[in-house]
Amino acid sequence: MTTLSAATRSWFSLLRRAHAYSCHRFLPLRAPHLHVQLLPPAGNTRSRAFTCSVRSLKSSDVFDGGRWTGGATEEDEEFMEDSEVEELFQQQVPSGTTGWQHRVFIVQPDVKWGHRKQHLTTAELMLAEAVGLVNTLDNWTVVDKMVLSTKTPEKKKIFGKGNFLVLTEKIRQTSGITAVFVNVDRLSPLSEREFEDMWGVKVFDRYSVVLQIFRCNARTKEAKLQISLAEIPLLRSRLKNEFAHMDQQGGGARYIGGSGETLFEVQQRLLKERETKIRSALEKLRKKRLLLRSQRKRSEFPVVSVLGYTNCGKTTLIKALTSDSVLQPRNQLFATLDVTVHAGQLPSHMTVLYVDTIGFLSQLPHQLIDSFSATLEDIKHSDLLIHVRDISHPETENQKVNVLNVLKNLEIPDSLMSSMIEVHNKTDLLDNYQSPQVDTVCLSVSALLQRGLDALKSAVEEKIVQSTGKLVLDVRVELSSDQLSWLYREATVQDVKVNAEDGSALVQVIISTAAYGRYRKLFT
Ligand SMILES: Nc1nc2c(ncn2[C@@H]2O[C@H](COP(=O)(O)OP(=O)(O)OP(=O)(O)O)[C@@H](O)[C@H]2O)c(=O)[nH]1
Ligand SMILES: [Mg+2]
Repeated sequence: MTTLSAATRSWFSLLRRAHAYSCHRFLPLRAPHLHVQLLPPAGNTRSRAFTCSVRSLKSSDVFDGGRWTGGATEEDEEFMEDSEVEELFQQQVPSGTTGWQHRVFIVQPDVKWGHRKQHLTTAELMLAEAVGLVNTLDNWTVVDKMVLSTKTPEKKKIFGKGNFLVLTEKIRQTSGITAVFVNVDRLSPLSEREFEDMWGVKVFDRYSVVLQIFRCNARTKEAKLQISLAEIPLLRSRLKNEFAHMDQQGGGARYIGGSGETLFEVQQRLLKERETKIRSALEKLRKKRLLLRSQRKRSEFPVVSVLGYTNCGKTTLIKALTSDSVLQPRNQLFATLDVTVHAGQLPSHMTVLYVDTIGFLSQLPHQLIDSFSATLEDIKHSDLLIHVRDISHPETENQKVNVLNVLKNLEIPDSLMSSMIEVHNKTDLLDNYQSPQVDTVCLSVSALLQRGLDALKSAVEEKIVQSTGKLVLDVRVELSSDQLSWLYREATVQDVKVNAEDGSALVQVIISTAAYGRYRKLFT
């Protein structure tokens, strides 16, 4: 049994008062995380003794007909203390300066030809994104930037000898630099050390910059643990680097006081233990997610995952669709790191749960995506996907390809992929925006100006009805029987038209095929 929070208690007291005036319909509440339904008692629809069913959409808690269940699960009790998570989350990879301040020089490698050349983007656009990433971090500023051609961005020697000298000269001549950001997925430990030795400042790659951003935005235990896990490969590289350096000076391979382990081996073992601890905590969270998912399924609320490239407007769109004031869209890359669920209503009053997800980024190293796989796993189990695109962005096509590639790697079921709705957002920023052809599953909106939302809600409803196999039916019920209360319990009642003369009602209902089968068995 869970203790109710003060806020939830006050909602219940409000509800109790609402009973006095209750109607047998969904109450339109201003607490979007609570799903409230007043169920008429069996047999007598005029009675005021309604049963109250409240489901908290934010957590695993389910309050049903006076009983509050769920909430404190075994996983909660066994799960790590906050202080333990904080300890694991403490910065392990040094950021190079105190107070996290950096004056950054950005180098963008440019592959001009060959199979490694990127065709959907340009070095300038990639550089612009790198500037965006740096500016996302408080106290980090871009001092200067440079595009430099290369044939082998993934090799240890990224730049040819001549270009490397030009770059080194430029970095040395620019005053006040505290870090260099080389915009490649991952630098090899060797290159990182070579660059740092040569330039005398901290060197970052895309992986380490994105991790810094994640660090700043992490709020929940899960996000913090996932980031700590994603940091392990960086710690391993650093360890290798340090010991390669010590070896050169003849000190790395010494055994420690009869333990039979060298210092390097001890450090490696500690890192392994750290990784195992984080993985097992994340596994517990994964199980908890499974539990949450099965509870969501049992509550029969369809789940709609909203995904897309970072900063495309996912959070803004969900806020517009649900009016959930908890949501805080920000003009920042990776503002959302934690999956949150928000209830919204479709035109027929059907409640759906919108899942806000972490944004995608091109060339994000696999290890980083893997660390967030538990979070992304939710996407697979949705009833519908909405792919939001910032259609005003110069790289919108490239972003779409990236998102679709990540989805491919996540092995999303074909049926979910084929029913996915593509939403073109930020259309207000384009003067000559042409809506896509009607035969494609594309809809245009401006989440910020709340344009195009009705059409989107209707499309969501249509797809949900298809994907969940639900039926929208008009059913005639006898008010003196249990039929209406049964429908309230087992399905979504959208509308009730009472015929006072013959004591019947025409009920519009959204109902699963299985539930309708049970209804017919019971009542016809
Ligand atoms: N002009 C305009 N701006 C928008 C629109 N939708 C979102 N934005 C802005 O785009 C920025 C990012 O919005 P978010 O909703 O936080 O984007 P997100 O996709 O959730 O971003 P991450 O969580 O960081 O991946 C914010 O400054 C929003 O105000 C739109 O329709 N028009
Ligand atoms: Mg967001």
